[in-house]
Amino acid sequence: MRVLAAMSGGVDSAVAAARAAEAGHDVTGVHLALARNPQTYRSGARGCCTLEDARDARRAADVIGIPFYVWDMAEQFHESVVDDFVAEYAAGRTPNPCLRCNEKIKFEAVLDRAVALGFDAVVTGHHARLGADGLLRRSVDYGKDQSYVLAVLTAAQLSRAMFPLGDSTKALVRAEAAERGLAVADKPDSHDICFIADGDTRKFLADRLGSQPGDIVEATTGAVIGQHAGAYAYTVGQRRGLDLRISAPDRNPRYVLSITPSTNTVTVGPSSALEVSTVVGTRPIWHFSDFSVECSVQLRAHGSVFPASVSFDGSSLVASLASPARGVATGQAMVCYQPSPDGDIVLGSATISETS
Ligand SMILES: Nc1ncnc2c1ncn2[C@@H]1O[C@H](COP(=O)(O)OP(=O)(O)OP(=O)(O)O)[C@@H](O)[C@H]1O
Repeated sequence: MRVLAAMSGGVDSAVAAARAAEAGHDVTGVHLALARNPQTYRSGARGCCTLEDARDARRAADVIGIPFYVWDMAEQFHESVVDDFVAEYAAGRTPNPCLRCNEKIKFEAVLDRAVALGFDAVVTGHHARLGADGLLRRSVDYGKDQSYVLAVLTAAQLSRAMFPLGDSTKALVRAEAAERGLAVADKPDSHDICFIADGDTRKFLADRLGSQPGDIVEATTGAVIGQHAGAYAYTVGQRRGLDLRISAPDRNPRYVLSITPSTNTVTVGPSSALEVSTVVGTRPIWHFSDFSVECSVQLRAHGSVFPASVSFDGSSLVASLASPARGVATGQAMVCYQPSPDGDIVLGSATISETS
């Protein structure tokens, strides 16, 4: 097959490209330039999209012996991922930009261009598996599993994806990179959000949305117990960073229960008030023949899973949790997994729109 390997400059995608080439595929490497100004992205040690990362990707392609290109996707990335990220926070939700990037950039903009150029598939270094049935599964390395951020992909997108690392642990991938003479073998993993240079999400949002002072309100009494500089800076379940004027002896911890952009209010309350038993999601993807199933749901990246009864009605997914979950934020993905010995299977996903 002719395949396009998306090479970030990190160790995972370098080994993924090398494995695809070794498996006999005709591989071309592509690094995506995603920054309008690469200097503003995280520096080479931690990020994915700096000039050093492009250089690291090129060196890896040279060692593997495959052609290599840089594609400038900065405008699409900003429109589909960064602007969406800001708009979602402004609407009181908590987005996951990696998920959005997989959906709109890697497996839409990049895949579409690749197919137009005659490629059969896009290879990435994601830690996830694709079964012979075409369904997405968790990686063998549960701690590194990235099926959650890939669960938004449709069957058509998955049919043109290759994830060569899903059967390997991260430790094995690093050892293999060293054996293959890839200089990125010891390069640290990327963390956080690649387009927020200093990791300060609140400041990033404030620079774009400005100061919007408003009230922090106690859920039970309706009393104003604090002020904020922008409701967009908060997430359901958050405890830290709340500037509350509460007098002793009432020092019980308060958590963000909801964010209401129309009144610019942040509502807080005790942790028990964060418990939800029903989660509704829109923009569903559903890969299963049954529209009603007992499965496990994951409600945030790296979060716990909850046994649930999930039903799909064509336009939304509704999960009734067997035991309550806390701090479930709208805008995050609800991903449904069916336990399986060769990696839990992704049955479907949706964007969380309501909880109760
Ligand atoms: N700027 C980029 N250009 C090309 N491909 C990219 C880029 N950023 C990410 N990818 C692809 O998406 C995959 C997952 O990205 P993620 O940021 O989660 O990296 P990762 O798991 O740390 O992998 P790596 O070690 O390859 O950076 C990468 O393995 C790579 O295939």
